[in-house]
Amino acid sequence: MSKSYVFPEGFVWGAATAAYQIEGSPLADGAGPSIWQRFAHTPGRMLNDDNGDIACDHYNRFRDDIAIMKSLGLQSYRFSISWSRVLPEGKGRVNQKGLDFYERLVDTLLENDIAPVATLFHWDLPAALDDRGGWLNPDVADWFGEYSEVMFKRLDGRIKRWATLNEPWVVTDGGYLHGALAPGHRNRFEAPIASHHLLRAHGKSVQAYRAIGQHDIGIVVNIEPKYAASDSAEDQAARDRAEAYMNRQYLDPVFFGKYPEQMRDIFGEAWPEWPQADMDLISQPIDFIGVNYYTRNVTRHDESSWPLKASPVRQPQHTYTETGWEVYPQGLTDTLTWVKQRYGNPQVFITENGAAFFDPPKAERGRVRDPLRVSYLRQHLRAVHDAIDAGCNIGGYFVWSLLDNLEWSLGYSKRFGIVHVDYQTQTRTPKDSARYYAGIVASHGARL
Ligand SMILES: OC[C@@H]1[C@@H](O)[C@H](O)[C@@H](O)c2nc(CNc3ccccc3)cn21
Repeated sequence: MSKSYVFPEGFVWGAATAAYQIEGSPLADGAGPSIWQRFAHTPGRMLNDDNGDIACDHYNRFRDDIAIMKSLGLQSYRFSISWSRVLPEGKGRVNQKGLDFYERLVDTLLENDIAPVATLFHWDLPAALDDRGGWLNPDVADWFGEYSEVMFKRLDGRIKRWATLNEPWVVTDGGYLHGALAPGHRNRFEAPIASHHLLRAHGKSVQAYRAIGQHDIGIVVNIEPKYAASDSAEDQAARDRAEAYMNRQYLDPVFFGKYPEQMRDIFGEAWPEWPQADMDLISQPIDFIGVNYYTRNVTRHDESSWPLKASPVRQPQHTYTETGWEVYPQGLTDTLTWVKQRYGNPQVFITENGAAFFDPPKAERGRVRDPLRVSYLRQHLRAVHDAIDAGCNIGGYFVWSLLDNLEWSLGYSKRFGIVHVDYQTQTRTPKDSARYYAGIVASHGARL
């Protein structure tokens, strides 16, 4: 007898995007530049010299995109707010036209019975704040608290679920340690400072919300479960370091008020000691966590790897995506049960899950066949259901992404959308995976 995959009553089905990846018009209506607008216009930083000047033109086409969400039966939509649209200098003067855009977006979602879920920071720090040190300046926590307060006062109530940060690990590892992402630094001493200030900023935002907000606030983290490549002590230790570095570096401070003990092994003299008051600010209670899951990592000790001394081992028996990520749905179940066991079964939303497989630049007779993505979604949604059967407190699922969009420094070369975007004409075409996902939503999982 095969199992039923009907999801619990109230489980929310959605899709996710991020401002710089879809909106375009980054400087319209008084908006200030972000570090991603600046990074994307820095020669050599972006594949094919792509940038977010147009992207999916969502800034102008959001009503059409909401109509597509409605046609798919989505109940919720996770998007991010461009900080520098609202505060062009990152602090101080509010740009009402920037706020007005997000108010129009939210009100149109609500008119279509789609619940908005807003991420306050999805990597696009105002350039004016980066000029003042950005995530390296301890004042950034107060700047983020000020921005958060502006948004809460204007939209809380219509937005009932807020996420402070999207993936602080990627911001730090990509933007300050390895330099592949904005602001493109490569500095072992900066990375832990940026991480800590990101978490303090999260804390200031939660503090502001508790004073004026009436609903839920949380944080979104990327989790990639780590599996030792062998039973050797050095591979096990490498796995432990990798898990501490990516998966615990942010959740342990938020839930326990302390960093993993491996952090000093990893960063050595570059790992500072922080005051308890900071850890108290970081670890105030939140209402949910967002987990972004894409793949797992089979980890071996690698003396040459910096600074982790750990490297992935490829798994040729499994499919890999266009971004080089192993398709491993069991890793999502393992991730969700790990969060349950380690952090006391908090409410979790899968705030991103999806894959880039090759899709053509143009639809063929109004159709885009993406069987690998259909299979990916089926396998991972079943994995979510298995975690719910194991007692995990999962509130909903947001597929990444609603639309093909700007994949950061990889430009438009990678397509994650369940809806195809023809970047020459801005024509949207729901892929086969969108129709599949719509059927899952309509049947609440029964058709899985
Ligand atoms: O790469 C796909 C998406 C990206 O478009 C989203 O903006 C971002 O939130 C996102 N996070 C991950 C997973 N984390 C990650 C791990 C290593 C490198 C880059 C991202 C994937 N994605």
